[in-house]
Amino acid sequence: MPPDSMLTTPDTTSIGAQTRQAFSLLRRAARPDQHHLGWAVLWLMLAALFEVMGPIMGKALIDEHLLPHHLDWPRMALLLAGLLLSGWIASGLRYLQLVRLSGLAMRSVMRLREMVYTHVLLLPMSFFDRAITGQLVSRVTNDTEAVKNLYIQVLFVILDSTIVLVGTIAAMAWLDVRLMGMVLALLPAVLVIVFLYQRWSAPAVTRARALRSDINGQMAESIGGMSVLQANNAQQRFGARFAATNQAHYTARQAELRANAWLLRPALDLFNVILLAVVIFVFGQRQMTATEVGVLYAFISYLARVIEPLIQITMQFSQLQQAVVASARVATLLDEAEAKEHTAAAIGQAAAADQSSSGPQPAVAIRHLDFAYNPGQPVLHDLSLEIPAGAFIGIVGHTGSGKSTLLSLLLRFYPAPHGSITLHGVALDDIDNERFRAEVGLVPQDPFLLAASARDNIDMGRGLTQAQIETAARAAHAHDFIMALDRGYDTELGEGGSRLAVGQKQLIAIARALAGQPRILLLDEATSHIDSQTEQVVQLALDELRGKVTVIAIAHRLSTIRDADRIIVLNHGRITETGPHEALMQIEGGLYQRLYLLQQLSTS
Ligand SMILES: Nc1ncnc2c1ncn2[C@@H]1O[C@H](COP(=O)(O)OP(=O)(O)OP(=O)(O)O)[C@@H](O)[C@H]1O
Repeated sequence: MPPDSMLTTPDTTSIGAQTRQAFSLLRRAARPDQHHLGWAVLWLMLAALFEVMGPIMGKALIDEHLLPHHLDWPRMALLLAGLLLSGWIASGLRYLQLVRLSGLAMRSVMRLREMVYTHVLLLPMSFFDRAITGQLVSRVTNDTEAVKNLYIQVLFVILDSTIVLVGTIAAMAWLDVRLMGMVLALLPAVLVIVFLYQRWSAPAVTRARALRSDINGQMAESIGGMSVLQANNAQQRFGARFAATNQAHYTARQAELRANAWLLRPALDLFNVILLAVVIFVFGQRQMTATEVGVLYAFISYLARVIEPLIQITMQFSQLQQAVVASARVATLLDEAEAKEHTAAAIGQAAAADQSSSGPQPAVAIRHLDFAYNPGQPVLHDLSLEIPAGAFIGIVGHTGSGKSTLLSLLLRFYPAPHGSITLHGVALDDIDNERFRAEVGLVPQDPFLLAASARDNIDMGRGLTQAQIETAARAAHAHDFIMALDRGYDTELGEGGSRLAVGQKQLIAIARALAGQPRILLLDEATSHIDSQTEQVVQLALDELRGKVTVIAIAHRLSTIRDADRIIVLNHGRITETGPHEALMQIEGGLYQRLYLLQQLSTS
């Protein structure tokens, strides 16, 4: 499966299935606003009625008053006012419905974005291994925006144009069925013209769209890598590359406009003239009576009202297609199975198990654990391990030996199909989400700070008190440097914590983990990117947790875990050595001894 196939609607999905998927999603998103749709149809029908009433009043004015010189002024004034006002009223009503449907579209997109975002938050980690961030963000922003177009442009324009078209054809039929039949027979030419236009302009439209996303991509890339870009003095080269893409985009847009100016409009105008000529010719063939003049006037007025909606409807089809594909992609993402739910019912079981368990339970017990990301490529083999509560455990091993994988399994990021993991005697799967997150804290290698204040970064939306936040910050030895910032805990840390040094970010991440008062603290190479002085601060913080919190620390820097109660050495997914530092150093030629001596050598 290609990496992005989770996110794109598979090609095998037929357009019919995609359309069904898209419209069922639209219905779901618009459900609370459904009544607006009904009202919009009613009001648009009324607007269409006003629209077709105008020429009928014009006809009455000509046929009943002007030609027979029957100058009934009050009635003539009424008809004239009706003729002028009907168009305005129709436009006014139509505008109000556009506002109504735009509101519906905005609210639906808002709901859809919320649905997609909250759904993405609940997806299992295995999904993100395959997902491409840019595409995922695009689902939440661009694709939902395309859905908005579906509502506003497609729904409104198609609805409005169809109602006007049907109303006008009905009025024409009422005036002269035969002539209406002739106009109707000629109308498919509009479809042919619009179809040809779309074929002609399609390459330019596609090119312009691709170049627009190139422009966005280049901007994002340059801003993201600004330090590398400036350090390499690449501003000019990047500027030139951007200018070229921008120029290509302009050219593509020009080509699109040329297709419109040279083909669509002239062809439609010509067709309009032909239609007009046909109508006048047919009338010319007849013995023109006074009443025919009014009908002729009404017919000529109606022609524009038939052609324009038809153009509008046809022009929406490519939009419709794009929007359907975008909506189907959103629907596919929403169909992704969420991570296994750990329900409240499980709390009962967990609590019961906790209480029924006799004697002190190990903080972590792993039995015969096997794991593979991809079938046939095992990463962990028959791992068994018991970690007593309050212990400080270090995990070391070569890169790719499975250390982070083991932490991911302890964090429930992936289900382990073989073997078992229990925390304080309760199977991992039986622990309710909230309790699990309170029980286990993580300090990742990359601290991941939000563009928010120091307080918010420690709190992470948990609603902790200032006292709790400060206690955690003190425990992580972060309090002093936070207080030294210009606004203390309220200091905004900038995007990704850009205002802090790497070591300080790591201390905030430790404070964040400790603020949840976890019974088990996992550290995934939390000291690899920090200086020795900050490492000592981290070590001090870990020492102070000894006996109170079970600490499991992966460390490339062996000095971090030198004082651990027990060090576990992983090699190709197997535990090959285990024991305290001194004991492992006694194993002649052992992996730990070699790793340690190698590091001593490189730091001396
Ligand atoms: N999400 C993933 N999907 C597929 N394979 C993965 C994934 N994450 C890790 N692996 C593979 O699993 C093996 C163990 O990786 P893991 O990250 O657990 O090793 P590690 O010991 O933590 O390495 P490092 O010290 O470099 O972080 C590696 O072969 C790696 O390529």
